[in-house]
Amino acid sequence: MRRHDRKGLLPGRVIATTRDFCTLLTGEDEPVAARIPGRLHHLKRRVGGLLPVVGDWVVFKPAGASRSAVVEEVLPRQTCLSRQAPGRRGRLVEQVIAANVDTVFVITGLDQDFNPRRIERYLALVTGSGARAVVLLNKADLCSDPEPYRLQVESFGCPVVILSAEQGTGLDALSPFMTTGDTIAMLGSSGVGKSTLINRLLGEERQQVATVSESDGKGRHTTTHRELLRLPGGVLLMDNPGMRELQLWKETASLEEAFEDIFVLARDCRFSDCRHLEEPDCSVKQAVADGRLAEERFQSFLKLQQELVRHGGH
Ligand SMILES: Nc1nc2c(ncn2[C@@H]2O[C@H](COP(=O)(O)OP(=O)(O)OP(=O)(O)O)[C@@H](O)[C@H]2O)c(=O)[nH]1
Ligand SMILES: [Zn+2]
Repeated sequence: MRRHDRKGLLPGRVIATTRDFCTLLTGEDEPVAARIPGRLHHLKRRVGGLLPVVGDWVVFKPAGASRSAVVEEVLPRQTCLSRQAPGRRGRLVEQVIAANVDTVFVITGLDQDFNPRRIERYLALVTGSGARAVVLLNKADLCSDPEPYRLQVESFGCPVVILSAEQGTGLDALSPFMTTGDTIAMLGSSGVGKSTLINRLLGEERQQVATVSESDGKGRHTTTHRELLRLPGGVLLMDNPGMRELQLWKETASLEEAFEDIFVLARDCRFSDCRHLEEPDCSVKQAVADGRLAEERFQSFLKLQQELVRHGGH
């Protein structure tokens, strides 16, 4: 931060954004509203520069007597969750929806919502972003024997926590994944219990978090929905509408991580570029035939592989 110190700049963390303003957490008690200058929009268009998204660290010039604070620069991202969104001429473009998330809770319900294929897709997305994934099996109160579900998800190679957000049971098992200073986010389809869990985690503070009123430095006040919430214990929780619409973005590495077992088997295929379709001596298909690899898992791998090809991955 030395270089920035000299110019009188300060660091801040983005907790909400609009097109022209972002709300920053700084060392101070009150969040700061900082303007996103046209220069950054220009750099984004011309050379793919960074525009602030929730979770970004930025340096900004503090407000002066007659002007608001201004974002100077977005700092490089440690992790980056993105989705595909329709861009100009119907092309899909990458849209970053959250930066610097350390851990993503992939939530699913132990009721009719349970869908291992969907969990795999979420896991592929999270590992591709650079964040760590933990699967939360919620609504344990509705399931007489959650253990088989746990085993199935653990076989995907990620930690699993069984809990009931509504009843408040099993939440202690989350603490190893919520270290002070961490930023966590939640992914999961509608109705799995994300809001219920967020309220649980917020505990007493939940009343205060809905909206905040902030000054933009010119005496105007804007009400922003804060998308990065401070939990008791110094953990930041991202509650971002975009998170709810995430789709898989091309990310070959993530496929490899999400289906490590298949990539290990594929080393014994006769062809190094085997797609495990019609090729002879395919050890992946052999494993399916022998029952060493679940047919369903193989199918979901193929489906994901196809999507990546369609979206321009390799
Ligand atoms: N039985 C049971 N119900 C739960 C549990 N957690 C949440 N629910 C219920 O599931 C429903 C959906 O919960 P929400 O927290 O609103 O789910 P959400 O994931 O935030 O849903 P969206 O806002 O649509 O994305 C509510 O009726 C909750 O009361 C749980 O642990 N057990
Ligand atoms: Zn093969």
